[in-house]
Amino acid sequence: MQTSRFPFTVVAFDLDGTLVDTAPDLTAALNNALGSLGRPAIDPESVRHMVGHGARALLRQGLQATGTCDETLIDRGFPVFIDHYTAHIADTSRPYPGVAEALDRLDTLGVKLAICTNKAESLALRLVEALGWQDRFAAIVGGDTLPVRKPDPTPLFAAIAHAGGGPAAFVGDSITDTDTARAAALPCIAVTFGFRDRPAEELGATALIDHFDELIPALTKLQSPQV
Ligand SMILES: O=C(O)COP(=O)(O)O
Ligand SMILES: [Mg+2]
Repeated sequence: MQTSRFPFTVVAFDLDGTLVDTAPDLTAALNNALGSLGRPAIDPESVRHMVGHGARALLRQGLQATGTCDETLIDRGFPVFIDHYTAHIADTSRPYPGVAEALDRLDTLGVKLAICTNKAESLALRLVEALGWQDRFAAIVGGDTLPVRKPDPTPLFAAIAHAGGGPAAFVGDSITDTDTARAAALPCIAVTFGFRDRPAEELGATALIDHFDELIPALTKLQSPQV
């Protein structure tokens, strides 16, 4: 019976669009790279539909939205994107409302926290540090930490294992995250305010939340298979 006990020992989170609204800083870096290739800027709302598969995929979508796209163009734009984004990673990127309180509460419950993101590991670490979160997470797995990335379940399994293992749930914002959790046979809570390319109801999440205040009640209602 899981009446009063919290059902998870680890909760893993996606980063962009789930814990942190990174869209404006990602947009500035993307537009800087597009500008260097003679392309027009893209508005931040469009970029919100393009994030979730890593920086090269974001640049690919940006190029496709503004003209032709090939790997040579991506190769040229990629270092421009990374240099700008690295220098401005937390100019405006901030946690969503209620994130700090929810993470504090999970910590009080003895739950280990992990990040499983498709952002490059070095960028994820830099963002986490810029937000003063370096002590919050027991594990951070990026899109290049392992040979495979989300939606392959391996990075999620690794993040959970590095955080101590046990019953786990994943919290994300995009189809990449819900596909990852499904492949891992783990429950997935999707935030409705993040970055996605389809309605939240079509993500196939175990549960949806509109605010981080709803996270712990939603997790409490779930049951988890053993990892
Ligand atoms: O950088 C990306 O494209 C995605 O990052 P996320 O996995 O944290 O959403
Ligand atoms: Mg995301």
